[in-house]
This record gives sequence, C-alpha cells and structure tokens, in this order.
Amino acid sequence: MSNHDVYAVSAPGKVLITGGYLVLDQQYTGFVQATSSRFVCIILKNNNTTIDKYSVKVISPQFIQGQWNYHWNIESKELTEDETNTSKNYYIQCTIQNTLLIASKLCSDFKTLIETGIKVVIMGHNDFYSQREQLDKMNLPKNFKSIHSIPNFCSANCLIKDVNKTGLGSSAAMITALVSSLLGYFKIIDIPSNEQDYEKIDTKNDYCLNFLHNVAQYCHCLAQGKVGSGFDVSAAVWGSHVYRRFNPAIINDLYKLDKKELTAEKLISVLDPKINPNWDATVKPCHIPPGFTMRLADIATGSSTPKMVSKVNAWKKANPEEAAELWNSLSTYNNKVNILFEELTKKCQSDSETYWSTLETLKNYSVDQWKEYENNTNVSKDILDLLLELYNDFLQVRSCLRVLSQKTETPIEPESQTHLLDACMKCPGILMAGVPGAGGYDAIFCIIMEGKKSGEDCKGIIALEKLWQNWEESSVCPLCACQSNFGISKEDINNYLEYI
Ligand SMILES: Nc1ncnc2c1ncn2[C@@H]1O[C@H](COP(=O)(O)OP(=O)(O)O)[C@@H](O)[C@H]1O
Ligand SMILES: C[C@@](O)(CCOP(=O)(O)OP(=O)(O)O)CC(=O)O
Repeated sequence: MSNHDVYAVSAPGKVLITGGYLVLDQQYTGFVQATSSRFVCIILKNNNTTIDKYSVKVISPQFIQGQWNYHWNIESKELTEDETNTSKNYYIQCTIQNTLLIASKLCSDFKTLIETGIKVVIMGHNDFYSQREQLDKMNLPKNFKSIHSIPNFCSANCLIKDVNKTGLGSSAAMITALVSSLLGYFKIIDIPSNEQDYEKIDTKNDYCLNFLHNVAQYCHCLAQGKVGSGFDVSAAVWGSHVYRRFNPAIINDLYKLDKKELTAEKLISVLDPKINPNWDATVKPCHIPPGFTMRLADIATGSSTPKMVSKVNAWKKANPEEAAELWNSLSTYNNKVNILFEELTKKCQSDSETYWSTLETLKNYSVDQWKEYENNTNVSKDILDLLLELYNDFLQVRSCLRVLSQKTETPIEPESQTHLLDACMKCPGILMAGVPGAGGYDAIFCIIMEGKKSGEDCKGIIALEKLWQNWEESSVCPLCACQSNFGISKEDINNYLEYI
C-alpha cells in the first residue's frame, strides 16, 4: 500500500479532573487529563474504483450493523446516504460532509482523490464502552488483569445506539480522529507522529493542530446539536491541559446560516485560524505529576450529563448570587489543585533526588499516615507540605461539589459515590479520588502515588483493586486506561493491518 493511499490517526479520551460545570463559562477553567485509551481512524483509497466512484464507505467493526455507506456528489458538494444503509450515524455523516466540503476547496487534487472513493475504518479502545458483559461472558472477575485480557477493539455485540459508554468521550475522540484523518488524507494538514514529535512542536501556535481543533469543535457541536464547553475535543487534539473555552458566538454564527449559505468558503473563513482571529480557547499544558498515575473505574448505574447540566443551569439562573459565590469558591480550589500539579512537576525537575525519595517512602502509606514521616530522612518537608496541600484542596473541591449537589438536587457527588471515594482515599498512596466531569454515577478516578516504577503491582493499585472487587454498595469495574499526556497522533498503518 502506498503512503498516499492511506492516512491513520488516533486521538485520546479525556477525564475532567477539575472544572466540571465551571468550564462551560469562559470565565473559568478546567483541568483535563488525556488517557492512554484512544480512538483510531484510518482512511484508505477504495480498491474497487470502477463501480464505487465517489463512494465513502464507513466501517465500525466493533458494532453490529456498524457500516454506513455514502456517496459524494461532486457538483452539489453533498454527502448522500446510500439507500441500503440499515441505520443512521449523524455524528459520522455531518463530520464527513463538513470536512469534505472544506477539502473540496483546500485540496488541489481533491477530485482525483475522491473519485476513486474512500474507505473509513473507525475503532475505539475497549475502555470507551463498558466491558462488564464481556467479563461476565468470559467468567472473569472485575479486576485489572481480566480487563487487560480482553482482546483490543473487541466487539461490543450490539448496535451502536445500545452500547453502554464509560464517559471517556467517545464522540469527541471519534470526531477529532475522523476530521484529522480526512484532512490528512486530502493533504491539508499533517500531524505529529508520536509523543516525542509532539514535544518538539510549538503546539499552541501550530497551524495544523489549530485548524483541526476548530473544525472538530464545529463538527462535534453540530453532531450534538448544542455548543458545549468543548474540553473533550480540546483534549482529543492537545492532550492534557488546563482549558478555557472558546467564545460560543464563533460557532453560533455558523449555526445561523441556512444550508445554501454554508459554502466551503464561509466554513473556512470561520474555522481557519489564519483567517479568523476570534478563536480564543486557551490551552495551558498541565498533567498529573511524575511518579503519580491515574486509574478509573466504571460504575454500573450511569448518569445523563445533559440532564444534570440543565438542572444545574436552571438553579444557577434562579439563584445568581448564591451561584456566583459557590462558583468562585470552587474555582479557587480548582485553580489551587491545578497550580499544585505544576509545582510538583517543577519540584521533580529542580529537586529530583528528594522528590523521588519522598515518593518512594510515602507511597506505601495512606495520606492520613504521611504526617508521621515528616522527619524521615528520605522525606522532604517541602514536598510533603505540597502534597498535603493538594490533598486538602481537593477535599475542598469535593465538598463544594456536594454543596452543589444538595442545592441543585442533582447527584453530582451522590452519597454512594462519597462512600466509595472516601474508602479509596484510605488506601496506601492514594492522593485524590473523585467523580470526573459532570459527576454522577458514571465513573470515578483515583490519582495514585506509584513512585519511579509504573505498573499495576504497586501497593496503592493492589489495595484499590481489592476494595473495588469487594465493594457492595455499587458495582465497580476497573478500566484499562491510565494517564497519557499527548493528543492527536499519526499512526503507522502496519500496526492495524488486521483490522482493515
Ligand atoms: N466506534 C464508533 N463508531 C461509530 N460511531 C461512533 C463510535 N463511537 C461513538 N460514535 C458516535 O458517537 C455517538 C455517541 O455520542 P455521545 O452520546 O455524545 O457519547 P459520548 O458521551 O461518549 O461522547 C454515537 O451515537 C455514534 O454516532
Ligand atoms: C458538565 C460539563 O462541564 C462537563 C461534563 O464532563 P463529562 O466528562 O461528564 O462529559 P460527558 O462525557 O459529556 O458525560 C459539561 C461540559 O463542559 O460540556
């Protein structure tokens, strides 16, 4: 296969550690950690060029009836669904429609490339979908070893509309991967190939990444039928960072246009960062400090984010003063947490030896025992103070979220989750445990001190696994994902030959 006939990318999932609800407002920020679990999208030249001219065949092999066939009309620049399609996938259709419209204008050999037709393969890491049924079928307990033993990109054995999601942001990662693989195939952008490449480029000012970001945000809003905060798309593009949203008016302006007015020129004039200086989202690199790892668990019950957001918004509107006060305290503690993550990362660079010896000592004890090690020769008092400050600030974040739950009568950190999070916090080396994003019954995250050696054999992870497996109040199932900081990445097709 020639390199010109294929373009493969992957985009990470997300965990919003701080900033749920606040990040919807441009005044506040949120810290989003990217995950090791990623969505892969591959564009291939169609082989059957004579009968399938201008065809766009999408395959999502993990799902029953996961195939959607379209046709690109070169004159009207419209993507039409084939009559043989058994279901609709609006997320995919509107993303391809808009990205091809842009490509039709910006790619000099667009006609030649689209005439042969293209095949699109979309696959999400198992973590994006609940694997409980799979584990039950395999007769395996809900632990890390079992979850890692499920073959990657395994079949969900259902229609996509019936799948149980885990909250890692399947649609944002899928749309971002789809947009970037199409823009890459049509030679409009090129993206970094791996984590090392990523570190070399000035991501903030990189034209390709900014253009991709804007197109993906627009397509995701269109697919969801609303302009959300966009932190999930931003994480899929840039990886882990502190995010401040874009002004929603930028996209609302495109929404107002009717179909005829929405030309390639108009779309490009709004989405190309060189033409439109109004894109104002900010991305400040930030990540979980070295020597710490993140683990996630899927909770069986699940919650609806849109319903929770509308209840919170309704309360905020009815109680502006009380809401402003609560938003400001939450924001203060959120910012403290974000800043302490950065300070610890800096300490690791400036004071490496003490940093690591402190972590190696403390990782075997729970936070409430750490104070006893204050005078230990391997422990730095400065670093211990930063760690305890971080621990306390995050407890304040959780306490504000519980006030928000109670005021809005929305289960953001519901009681059953509080019990589970408090129990996690008692395990050795667990610095933080919380409900990500909008909260609810969906999932939990834990930030664990693991020291220099990573892997699932550290004391903290072993203790968490045991706790989760024996937890009776709710059903807790670990995910494979851990933290991984880089964003969209070009993939080597040779690693995916068995799937295409
Ligand atoms: N593997 C996939 N293949 C094709 N489409 C997908 C896939 N995963 C997600 N999607 C699209 O994303 C939609 C789910 O979006 P949404 O409900 O916003 O989920 P999430 O909260 O995970 O982002 C699906 O209905 C489908 O259109
Ligand atoms: C409430 C929010 O600020 C955060 C929601 O974060 P989640 O991570 O819970 O998101 P979903 O994957 O859509 O469920 C809404 C937003 O920012 O869009």
